[in-house]
Amino acid sequence: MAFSGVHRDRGELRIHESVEELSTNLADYIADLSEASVKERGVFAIALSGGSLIGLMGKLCEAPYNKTVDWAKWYIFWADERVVAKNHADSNYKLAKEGLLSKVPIVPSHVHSINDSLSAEEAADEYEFDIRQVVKTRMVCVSDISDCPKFDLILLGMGSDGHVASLFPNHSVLDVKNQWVSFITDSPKPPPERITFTLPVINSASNVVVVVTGESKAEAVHLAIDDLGPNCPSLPARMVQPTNGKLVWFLDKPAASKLQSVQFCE
Ligand SMILES: O=C(O)[C@H](O)[C@@H](O)[C@H](O)[C@H](O)COP(=O)(O)O
Repeated sequence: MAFSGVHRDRGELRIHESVEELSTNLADYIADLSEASVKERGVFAIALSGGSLIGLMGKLCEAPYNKTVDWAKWYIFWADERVVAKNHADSNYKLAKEGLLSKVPIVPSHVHSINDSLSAEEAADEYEFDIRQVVKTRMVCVSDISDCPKFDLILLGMGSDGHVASLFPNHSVLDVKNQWVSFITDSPKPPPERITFTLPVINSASNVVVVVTGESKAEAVHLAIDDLGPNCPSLPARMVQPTNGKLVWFLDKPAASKLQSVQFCE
């Protein structure tokens, strides 16, 4: 690894020599969290995002993880989803199904995807209702601090504008405090209609991992992590601050190339 350390207030930074190394370390990290959670609670509740993340999780489908991970204990959710049919090329469900879920023995009833026959608003409401039912069964814990679900792991990617999930810069969805799942119909990244976990839900998780690769994200990584004093922008990725959970950034060297707070190990 090129660098590994804990930032004063932006969580742990893991900077990798290559995307290949990142993928292996990400699979190790997720497998370890799964093992710890299954040992402690008997289940592992994980929320996925879309984009390059799923491809970067691909090593989980290979040996040894395909055999050693207790897949039957996994409960799958989405931190955000595009409001399109499940077989549409833009669907995050389709992406995860093809890239991960169909390759490992996940229990189909443990996969909590959105209802793709509804409007964005209805789909968000129904998804929140679904999560509330799961919380009642304790397959997802509830935070003792906020009135929010406490996912064992929320995995996020980040756009070059600093968005995470479908929380985009300067969007009113960033202010939603009293809902678990919200919706937008004007996403700057297509497609326009999406549902998304709100910031309070993301920040209530036990673990949040943000996975970012490539030089085009370097400026956003710098703005999301470095100490910028009063000039600090209100980037969605910077608002990811788990209250009682652990935040880890999985970066490759190009994505980390503008970080001021890091000296690479030679
Ligand atoms: O559905 C989505 O669009 C997302 O969940 C989104 O938040 C994504 O994770 C980032 O845009 C990063 O995507 P890339 O890694 O592909 O750049």
